[in-house]
Amino acid sequence: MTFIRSTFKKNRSLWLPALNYIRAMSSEGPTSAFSTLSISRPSNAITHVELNRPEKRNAMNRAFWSEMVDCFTEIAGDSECRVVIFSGAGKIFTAGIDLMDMASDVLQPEGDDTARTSWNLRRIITKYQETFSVIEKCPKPVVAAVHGACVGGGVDLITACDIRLCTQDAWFQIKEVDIGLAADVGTLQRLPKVIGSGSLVNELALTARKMYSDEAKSCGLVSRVFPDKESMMDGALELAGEIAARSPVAVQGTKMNLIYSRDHSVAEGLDYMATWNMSMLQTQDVMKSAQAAMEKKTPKEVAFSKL
Ligand SMILES: CCC/C=C/C=C/C(=O)SCCNC(=O)CCNC(=O)[C@H](O)C(C)(C)COP(=O)(O)OP(=O)(O)OC[C@H]1O[C@@H](n2cnc3c(N)ncnc32)[C@H](O)[C@@H]1OP(=O)(O)O
Repeated sequence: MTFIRSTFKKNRSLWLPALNYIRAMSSEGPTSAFSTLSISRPSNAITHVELNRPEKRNAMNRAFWSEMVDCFTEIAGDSECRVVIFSGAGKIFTAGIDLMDMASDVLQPEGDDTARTSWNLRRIITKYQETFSVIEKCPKPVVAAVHGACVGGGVDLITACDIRLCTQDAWFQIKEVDIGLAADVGTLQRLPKVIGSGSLVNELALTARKMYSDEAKSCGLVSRVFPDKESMMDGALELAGEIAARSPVAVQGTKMNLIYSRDHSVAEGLDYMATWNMSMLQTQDVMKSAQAAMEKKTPKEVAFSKL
């Protein structure tokens, strides 16, 4: 068994396309073959992605940075999935980048001279950025459910999610300045768009001060705070169920257009929306939803085709 596992790990790039194909064919949805992520389908059309290195506080090691890309690429193409819940196993959500594992990759980049070393480092940084950008590029909404600590890379991760929930004991820390880094995989770009106060973003990023759940709620980083993890996961599942019950054409179009509008002018956003809907409005989902509304049915009573 150990031999099979190590052979699989070594030849991962050869096996992965076949594995993804098998997963895509499965009506059960993705099955976990990742070492840092656990994937399940707790309910119809809902995929649960769980950070799964609890003994290391879900620290983000090198496997994690690439597994996330494989995982969300798969989810994006999985027509059985309409919404994703993202949480952490064990005591906390995540301790951020794996400090034991980052040294060789980020701190000692290879290269024959400064130009080549810099170029390699740039390539590594953009690869790391993609780890969280895939969440945003995935058309299915992603609900982050945070308990305990959410440190460094954890904040990068959740700012790329569409909805954030947390427990009363949750805290958030843009820890990068404390380890000599300017956070470079999304927090500095996305957090100012998530919370209204530029002053607060600057304060948190420049001082690495911990922000606790009450402040996270009042500044808009999270939309709901739950007493404990169990009630949060129930709440996340219920919320995901509401999203999954609605037309996937409408839901995915809403996500993509919200993100586009965040990064463009109102005029550009409206133009993009018109182009989007000139095809998407032709969906059968509009007629089905309108008819259901006339008949006073809830979206849960309407059967929408897979997307
Ligand atoms: C191009 C790169 C872009 C990315 C940049 C990202 C940057 C960042 O993420 S900066 C933030 C880095 N993280 C930290 O500084 C957090 C360090 N950890 C902690 O402060 C504590 O562990 C924490 C408060 C999160 C939890 O404390 P707790 O008492 O519950 O656990 P510990 O006993 O400290 O740890 C348990 C085992 O987990 C290992 N571990 C924890 N954090 C990390 C980490 N970040 N990297 C690697 N390993 C970690 C810890 O060593 C313990 O392991 P063991 O001794 O084997 O039991």
